[in-house]
Amino acid sequence: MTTLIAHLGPPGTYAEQAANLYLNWLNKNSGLEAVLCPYPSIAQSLRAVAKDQAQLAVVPVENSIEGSVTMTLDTLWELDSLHIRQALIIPIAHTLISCAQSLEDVKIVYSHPQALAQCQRWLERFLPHVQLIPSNSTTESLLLLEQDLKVAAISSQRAAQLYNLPVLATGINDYAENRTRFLVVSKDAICRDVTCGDAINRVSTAPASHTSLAFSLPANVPGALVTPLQIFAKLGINLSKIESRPTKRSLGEYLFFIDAETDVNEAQMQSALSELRVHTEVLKIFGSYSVLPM
Ligand SMILES: O=C(O)C(=O)C[C@]1(C(=O)O)C=C[C@@H](O)C=C1
Repeated sequence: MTTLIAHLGPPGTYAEQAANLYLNWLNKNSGLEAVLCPYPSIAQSLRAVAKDQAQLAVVPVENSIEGSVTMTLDTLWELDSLHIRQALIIPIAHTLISCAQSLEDVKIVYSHPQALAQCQRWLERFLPHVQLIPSNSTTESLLLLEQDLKVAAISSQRAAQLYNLPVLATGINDYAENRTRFLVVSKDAICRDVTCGDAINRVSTAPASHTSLAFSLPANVPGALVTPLQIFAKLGINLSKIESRPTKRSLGEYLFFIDAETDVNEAQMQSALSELRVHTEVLKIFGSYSVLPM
């Protein structure tokens, strides 16, 4: 059976680029043939895996300029059945794509909210009066450009080539060092034992360097967050990320997403999880994974 890899589309997105890198890695390391499947949103690409329409999804989770991709965090929490099996980091270099003759002719700029935010200072400086319109992905609006010369989109140089569209400006992200971390997600956890079942779960990887988890708290009282955090400190487990998201149940109530720099099977992490269960309301462990060297 061919492995289907869901990602944010239409073709040309950064998510497709990351999915393609993973596809090549998978093929080289396990011989598996995989095919990319674009979906209209990040949430839909994750749901495709939960509904068995695809075996894997590659989704953005964090950017070095703009921080967390909240749709990914919210959907991982909502869908109980998904496991993170790998992470990969790619450089992001935005370009302004348009059929306009010059920047002065551009009146509207479309892009994914993350890309708009990563270029906000450049936009303020060079296009202070344009209307900024968020879209589901950096490539969603590219087909509009030929019909409307006032419109531009922020996307990659690769997307401009793919759609055969002119580039008005390059390197427009506010910080040159712009990178996004993507997660590879599946329904089954990766198996590090060579004897285990399915080929897709048997891919050889380095030992896991990170574990991602999230929890809600039993009560909104002083010290409710300090206690779970102290568990990691006490056991000498370094945290590389903490992010809060609304529970969506009531104003001011939050979920906490944590990345710990250890494998879930390490004895210290197992102790941390047993203690965490006592001090959290709902605890979800999304998986242990390594970061693919790119
Ligand atoms: O719209 C795209 O091209 C995407 O792949 C999404 C996305 C994101 O959500 O962060 C991916 C990488 C960049 O940071 C900008 C946009």
